[in-house]
Amino acid sequence: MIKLADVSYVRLGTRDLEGATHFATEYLGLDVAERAKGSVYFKSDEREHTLCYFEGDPGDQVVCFEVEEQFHLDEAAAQLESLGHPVRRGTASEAALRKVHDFIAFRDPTGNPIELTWRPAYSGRRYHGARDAGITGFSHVGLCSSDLARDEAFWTKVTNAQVSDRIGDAPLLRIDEVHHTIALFPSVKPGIQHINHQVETGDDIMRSHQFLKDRQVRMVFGPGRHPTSSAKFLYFEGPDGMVFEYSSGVREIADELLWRERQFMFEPKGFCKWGAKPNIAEFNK
Ligand SMILES: O=C/C=C/C(C(=O)O)=C(/O)C(=O)O
Ligand SMILES: [Fe+2]
Repeated sequence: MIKLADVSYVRLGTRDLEGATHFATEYLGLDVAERAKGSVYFKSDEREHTLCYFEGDPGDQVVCFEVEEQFHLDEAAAQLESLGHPVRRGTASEAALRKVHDFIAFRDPTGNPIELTWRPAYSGRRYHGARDAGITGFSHVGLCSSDLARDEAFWTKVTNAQVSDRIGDAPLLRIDEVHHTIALFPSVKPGIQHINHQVETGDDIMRSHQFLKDRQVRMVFGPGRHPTSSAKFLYFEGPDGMVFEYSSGVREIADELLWRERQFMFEPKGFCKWGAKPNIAEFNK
């Protein structure tokens, strides 16, 4: 079994690196960690980077998870290959570009590009945000799934992910005490469905709602409150149609033995207990 220790970073291709950088700093509230040739790295917490925009195809979207030991990469590669998922070992220069010691790359059954990394860089420089969005860190991703049952089986049988709750057949998966680090949503194509940053308080959600609305950022869901994780949330659209979420107050599952996954309806009340309606294709199937 592949033990995912944390979600590490996302890498997003874009044809407009300057525009994406402007969004990530001035609107989303991240810090520029580094500008390199053809890419910009962003910080949202104590890690060296948690988002990288690079010049390329906006369909090129990668999510990376950290493993604890280097031999976990070898074990994961062998297991994935045996299950029919071709695995590529990252080269030293690719690892340097990702600010990690070592990594492997493969695709999940939907075709989402996934990386597993060992020793991603942390930073001595404190994250403070280009604007005061109240961000406390990069926390989870929604992934597109062309077959929810198959992909739930992949993540829960091949990795340590466990179902915390389901909305319809869409599972919210935890890899530690945080309610979910991966969420799968129905889609006909692969890709990252949304990128979540935690913020400190519900006030941060409301402040950002006003701030982003004033700047004509497209709101796609919320402000609202998830019945699943009980987090207050706001979803809005960033460059290349990527959906970003702020949420605050995500549930922690401290005692696994006492937790039973719950079933929510795949309709607006399963997504928000305040009555907000999602304007997000994958939440409306
Ligand atoms: O509305 C669906 C999403 C639920 C949650 C949650 O419970 O916090 C998410 O953040 C998510 O699935 O990404
Ligand atoms: Fe989310």
